[in-house]
Amino acid sequence: MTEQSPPCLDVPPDADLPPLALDIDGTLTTPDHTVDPRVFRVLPDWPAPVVLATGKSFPYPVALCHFAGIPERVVAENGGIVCVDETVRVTGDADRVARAVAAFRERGGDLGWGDADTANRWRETEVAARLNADEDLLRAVADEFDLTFLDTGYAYHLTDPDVSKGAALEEAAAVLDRDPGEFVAVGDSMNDASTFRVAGDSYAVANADATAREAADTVLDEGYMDGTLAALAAVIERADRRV
Ligand SMILES: O=C(O)COP(=O)(O)O
Ligand SMILES: [Mg+2]
Repeated sequence: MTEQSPPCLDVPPDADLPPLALDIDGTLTTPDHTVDPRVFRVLPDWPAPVVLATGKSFPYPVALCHFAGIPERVVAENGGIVCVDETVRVTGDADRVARAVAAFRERGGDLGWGDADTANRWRETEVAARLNADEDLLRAVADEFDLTFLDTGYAYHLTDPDVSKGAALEEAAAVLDRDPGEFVAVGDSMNDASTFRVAGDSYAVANADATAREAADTVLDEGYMDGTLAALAAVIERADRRV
């Protein structure tokens, strides 16, 4: 059986390319939520730092870096955690989130992940609920406890309003001794809008929600990893034109 592999991207090894801030779900994945295998070819070749910025808990992006063979440079929990090389910073009012979750449960709410709850088990600063959880109740509790309600299209999150992927990217950039404006960001949902505002150039993939589309400098015609590769191809072409 010969199956055509989807077109990938050749990253010129000596090109002067910018650092990247890449969302994971909806951006490095396929429509059925799996990591697009082209991630494992393109990211290790990128000659500048790559920061994976996700709403998922800490171990997920670390594992992705590990298995892609790239340095551990991650923003997790929508900005609650930043881990770049040897520096780890945890922020956000986890107690307030815990009180909000207790109130949600007292009123009959269920986060929806089952007993093992691997979505929250290693989460330190915020909470995620499955999209079948009671959205109205979550929004009411978020209001009551002064938390931000996020709907990423993959989960609902209750997050400290002082926490964002964009603020976390600023910290990651400082550790990497880069200006945040040097970064090119790609993402797909409302939790990426703050990254888009901090990065110098930003792309929303075609499957992006309205908030991400509005915040991005460019909205791509291609979705998911096809969109990310189109953004990276544009970045490479721009660098080529400069030399
Ligand atoms: O955890 C989510 O809800 C979405 O994750 P993402 O930020 O990588 O898209
Ligand atoms: Mg996403």
